Amino acid sequence: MSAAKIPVTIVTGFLGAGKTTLIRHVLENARDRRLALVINEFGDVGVDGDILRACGVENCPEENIVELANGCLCCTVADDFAPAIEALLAHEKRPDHIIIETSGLALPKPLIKAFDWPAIRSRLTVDGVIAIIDGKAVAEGRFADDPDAIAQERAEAERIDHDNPLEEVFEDQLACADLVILNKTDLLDEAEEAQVASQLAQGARDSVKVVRARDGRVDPLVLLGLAAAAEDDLASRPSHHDAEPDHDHDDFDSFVVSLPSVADPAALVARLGDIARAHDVLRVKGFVEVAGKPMRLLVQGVGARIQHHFDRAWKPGEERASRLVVIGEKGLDRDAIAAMLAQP
Ligand SMILES: Nc1nc2c(ncn2[C@@H]2O[C@H](COP(=O)(O)OP(=O)(O)OP(=O)(O)O)[C@@H](O)[C@H]2O)c(=O)[nH]1
Repeated sequence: MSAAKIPVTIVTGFLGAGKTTLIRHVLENARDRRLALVINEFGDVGVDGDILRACGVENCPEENIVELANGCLCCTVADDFAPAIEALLAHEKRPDHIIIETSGLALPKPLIKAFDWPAIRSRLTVDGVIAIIDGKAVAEGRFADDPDAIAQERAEAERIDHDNPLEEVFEDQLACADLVILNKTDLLDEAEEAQVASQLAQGARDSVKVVRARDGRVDPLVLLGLAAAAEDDLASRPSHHDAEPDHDHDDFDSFVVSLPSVADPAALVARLGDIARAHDVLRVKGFVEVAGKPMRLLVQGVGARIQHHFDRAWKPGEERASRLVVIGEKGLDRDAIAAMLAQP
C-alpha cells in the first residue's frame, strides 16, 4: 500500500502575507491528518520554522518539520529538496500530507517543475498551490501603482511586463494558484475588500476561487485535498519568467542585524516603523531579548506595520540573542539601517 502519491500543498504569497499564520492554523485544526512541513525562507534566521515548531502539534512532530534556509527550493532540488523529501518519506509513520511554505519572494512555477523529477513525481503530487495575499498591501497599491490601469492593460493584453520585481513576484504567485486567500480582511473596509477581491480574481486563473480570511483562519478541509495535480498543467500557469530558462534572485536583498538586549520594546517597534518608512523595508522579523524578561519577544514587520508579542520563554541553555532579519529590494542601505537600530 505504498503506491499512492502523497499530496503536497504549496503555500505561496508575498513577504508577510500570512503564510506561516495560515499553516499554523492548519496544523492546529488538521484533525487526525498526519502532516509534514517543508519551510523555505529568504534570509538565514529560521523564524518561521521556530514559530511552527512552537505549536507542538501531535500530528506534526518536530521531526516532520524541515527547514531549507536561504536558497531557492527549485534551484536546490538535487541537493536539498529531494533529500529532505526522502527523509520525510523514510519516517516510520509516513505523512498523509506535506505542506511546503515557500519564501515570500519565490516564484512558485519553478518549484512545481521540480515535481517532474522522476524521483519526486513517482511519489508526490502537487495537491494545490495556495496563494495567500496581504489584502491591505494590495489595497495600498504596493504591487501595482495604479490597479485600474493594470486591469485595463490586462484586458487588452494576455500578459504584460512591468519590470517591477515586487509586482512580478506577486503576479506570478497569484497566476499560479489553485486557490487564493485574501487575508488581513480586518485591515480593510467593505469597499476595499470588494475591490481587492475583484483585482485578485482578475489576476488569478479562470475559475480559481478567492476566499476571504483573517489571520489565515481557513478550514483545512477547504485548503487541503484540491487534487489539482499542478505538475500536470504547468502550461496553464503563466509566469513573467516563462521566456527565461533560468531565474535569478538578485532583485531582493536581506541581512541580519544583531542587537544588544532591548530595554524598551515600544521604542524599538517605533524605530522599526521609522526605518521601514525611510528605507522602504519590505519585511523585518526575528526574536529579541528584552532586559529582565524570561520570555523572548517575537517582532514582525510587514512594511511599516510592526507587530510584537512574547511568544515563549527562553529555553535553558538557549542563546538569548536579539537578531532581526531585514528584507527589501536590492540596494537596501544596510549601514544606515544598522546605525538607526543601534541608537540607544
Ligand atoms: N492584521 C492582521 N495581521 C495578520 C493577519 N495574518 C497575519 N498577520 C500578521 O502579519 C505578519 C506576517 O505574518 P506571517 O504569517 O509571518 O507571514 P509570512 O507570509 O509567513 O511571512 P514571510 O515568511 O516572511 O514571507 C505577522 O505579524 C502576523 O501576525 C491578518 O489577517 N490580519
